[in-house]
Amino acid sequence: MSNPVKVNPDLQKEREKCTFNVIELTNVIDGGPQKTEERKKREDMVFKEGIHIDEVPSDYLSHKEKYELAVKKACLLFKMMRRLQEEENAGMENYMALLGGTLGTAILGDGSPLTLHYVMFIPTLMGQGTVEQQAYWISRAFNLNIIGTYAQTELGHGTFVRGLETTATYDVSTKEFLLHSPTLTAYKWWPGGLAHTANYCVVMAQLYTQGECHGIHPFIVQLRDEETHMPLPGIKVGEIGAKLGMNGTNNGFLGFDHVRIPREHMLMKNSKVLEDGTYVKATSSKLTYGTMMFVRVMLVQDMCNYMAKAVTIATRYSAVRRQSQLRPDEPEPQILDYVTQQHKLLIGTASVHAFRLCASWLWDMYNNVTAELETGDLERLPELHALSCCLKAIATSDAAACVERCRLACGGHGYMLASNLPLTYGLVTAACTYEGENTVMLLQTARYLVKAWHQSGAALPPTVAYLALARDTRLTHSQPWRNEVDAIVDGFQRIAAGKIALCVAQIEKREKSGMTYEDAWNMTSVQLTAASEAHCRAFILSSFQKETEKLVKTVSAPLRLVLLQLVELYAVYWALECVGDLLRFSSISERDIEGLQNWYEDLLVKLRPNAVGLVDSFDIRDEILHSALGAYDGRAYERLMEEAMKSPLNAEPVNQSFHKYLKPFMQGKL
Ligand SMILES: CCCCCCCCCCCCCCCCCC(=O)SCCNC(=O)CCNC(=O)[C@H](O)C(C)(C)COP(=O)(O)OP(=O)(O)OC[C@H]1O[C@@H](n2cnc3c(N)ncnc32)[C@H](O)[C@@H]1OP(=O)(O)O
Ligand SMILES: Cc1cc2nc3c(=O)[nH]c(=O)nc-3n(C[C@H](O)[C@H](O)[C@H](O)COP(=O)(O)OP(=O)(O)OC[C@H]3O[C@@H](n4cnc5c(N)ncnc54)[C@H](O)[C@@H]3O)c2cc1C
Repeated sequence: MSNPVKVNPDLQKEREKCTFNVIELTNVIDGGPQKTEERKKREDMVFKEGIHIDEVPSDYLSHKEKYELAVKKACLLFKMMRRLQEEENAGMENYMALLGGTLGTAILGDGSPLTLHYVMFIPTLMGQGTVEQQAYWISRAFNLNIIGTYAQTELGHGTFVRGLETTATYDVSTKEFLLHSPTLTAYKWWPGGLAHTANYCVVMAQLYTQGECHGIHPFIVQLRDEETHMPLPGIKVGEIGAKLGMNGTNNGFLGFDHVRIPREHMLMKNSKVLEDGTYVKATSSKLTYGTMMFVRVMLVQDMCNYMAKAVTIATRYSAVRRQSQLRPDEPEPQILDYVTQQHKLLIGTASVHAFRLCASWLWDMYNNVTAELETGDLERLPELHALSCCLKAIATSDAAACVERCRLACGGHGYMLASNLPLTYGLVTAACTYEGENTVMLLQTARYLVKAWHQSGAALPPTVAYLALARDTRLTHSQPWRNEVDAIVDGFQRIAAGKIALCVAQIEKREKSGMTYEDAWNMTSVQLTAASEAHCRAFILSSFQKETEKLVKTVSAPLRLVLLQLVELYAVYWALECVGDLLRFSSISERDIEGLQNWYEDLLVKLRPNAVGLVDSFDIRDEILHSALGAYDGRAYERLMEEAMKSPLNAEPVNQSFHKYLKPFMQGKL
């Protein structure tokens, strides 16, 4: 942890109050002291290079300048990553650390034009290419001899992948595919890095061979000349324009006018087109969607990083900021002493721990299922798809809500770009849409839950096994409620099961009244998304509890106490948020709810002294936080003034517009 010269005295006192060893918790979060050391070493190395230092704050740059700076930074960062790869043979973890929410965004600011190359282009080559294709393309891609992206979404279709219009038609006479965009809506639209950065890309297109369409398949297409970077003939490529956030990512559009590529440029690990045009089917058409699943899994972890950052900024600032009066004749309190402020912030801290453990669980499941897929075993693919969809949706929407709550918790100063909360929000809220729009993701999970509901108990996969018990309606209200975490987890499973049961009944009723299944599904879809969210919340609660119970066996007594308090806080917070559902589906009573509320308020009191220690343990250095409000030393006011002085408007006492417009206007001469 950095050791600044002078720390704000309020913040210093907070640190003295902390009841557990902050470094111990940092080690737990990193996965052990050695991992902490490795992370710090990596950070030292990155920051020593000074890539993060901007001559002019990037907020004051033009759109074009922002892109150019983003390219420069990405090249320097990935050059370092390449060096790491060579020197230490560092694997996936380094990529994740360098591209993920904390270290990556500290350097790359508002997104990077090379992210898609690493996050989707290379993983698609790995997941969809044959061994020969991997041997040819991956080393070129790893070395950045070529830069790629993943072009799936079109102007007309993002969600409905089967509706994409770009065609890849096999010409048996030349053994080539013809890539074509038949309409304006067939133009690829959104891919990161596509506009002016990538010279290759994976294009998802409708495959036609022997006069038949076989659906969406991946193709590698060269977009630009490797020397001049000029777009190749038949390729129309450019940038889609300014966005709410992620303005460094160089999102682009792309149209094809009968562009020819060799047959070997179709990625053929799963499906194939033989030389004579014969189509060979994959074991499952859904394997084509593998890269999306990979990124959804990664996003859950990534969201923890953003939440940790936001809650660190807002908590430290809340310790430094004094406002209003709590008790007469006493000085203005730290705003962290307001219970409403604790309510806004501590749930953010608890959420980081909850999602971190779920993300790690999901990552393990992803790796196991992927290994099974390699052997042709597809059994657990639907369960993984269902879980990754709902966790992607809930992690991104909770993270966006958390960052926004943290921004609001910082009052006016949270609205300043210098707080780094607006930019963080822009990055996080994008994730609610990309990689599967959240409502659509929840409906994918709902589809799986409805099917699971109809299955017999014995056959239910682990993450939906609770349905078997809860399906027995006689049990629904029979258990007396207890104000314990176990009971809350059970309550959430009952909510999920109850909501799924109602959806199934509604769909059946609507079908009986003459609706098609599809219309009945659509009419019930608001309830279906709610059932899906409840299932996801039950999963998060139950794995947070189980994984923490395992974890606390290995830590000191003071830390154990705090970690268990965080689990309780998380569970009670969500119980109170969903109190109506608990009343409807569990045996909770009005009196129990009063008990829950008291329990919650007690927890806020217990956790209050550790609020700063808990965010310190995320160990996010100042260069990464990049926030005038959240720095380790708590010099929020001084930093706000320092940042204000960087505004180009402050470079001169009188702006030229005064002489040009204001003065003539004021004198009635304009
Ligand atoms: C290398 C280091 C990395 C470091 C990482 C650092 C951290 C990360 C940083 C991230 C930065 C990211 C930058 C931005 C990236 C954005 C990229 C994009 O958006 S790209 C664009 C992203 N675009 C999107 O995400 C588009 C969203 N849309 C879709 O994914 C799909 O079209 C759909 C799922 C909505 C429907 O598909 P459709 O074909 O109409 O399907 P039906 O509904 O008819 O269901 C049919 C059956 O298929 C099943 N099934 C479906 N999917 C899967 C699956 N994946 N699997 C298995 N199964 C699946 C389904 O359950 C059903 O089963 P059953 O019931 O019949 O048994
Ligand atoms: C910052 C950013 C980066 C991106 N990067 C890439 C990239 O690198 N590569 C790439 O290929 N794509 C990329 N995308 C595109 C992204 O994947 C899509 O925007 C996303 O999948 C949503 O699709 P859509 O835009 O078509 O939304 P739509 O599907 O048009 O969604 C609009 C509304 O319709 C609703 N809706 C749609 N279908 C259904 C349904 N079946 N049931 C109920 N409601 C429905 C949605 O819930 C939503 O409310 C990016 C997007 C963003 C914002």
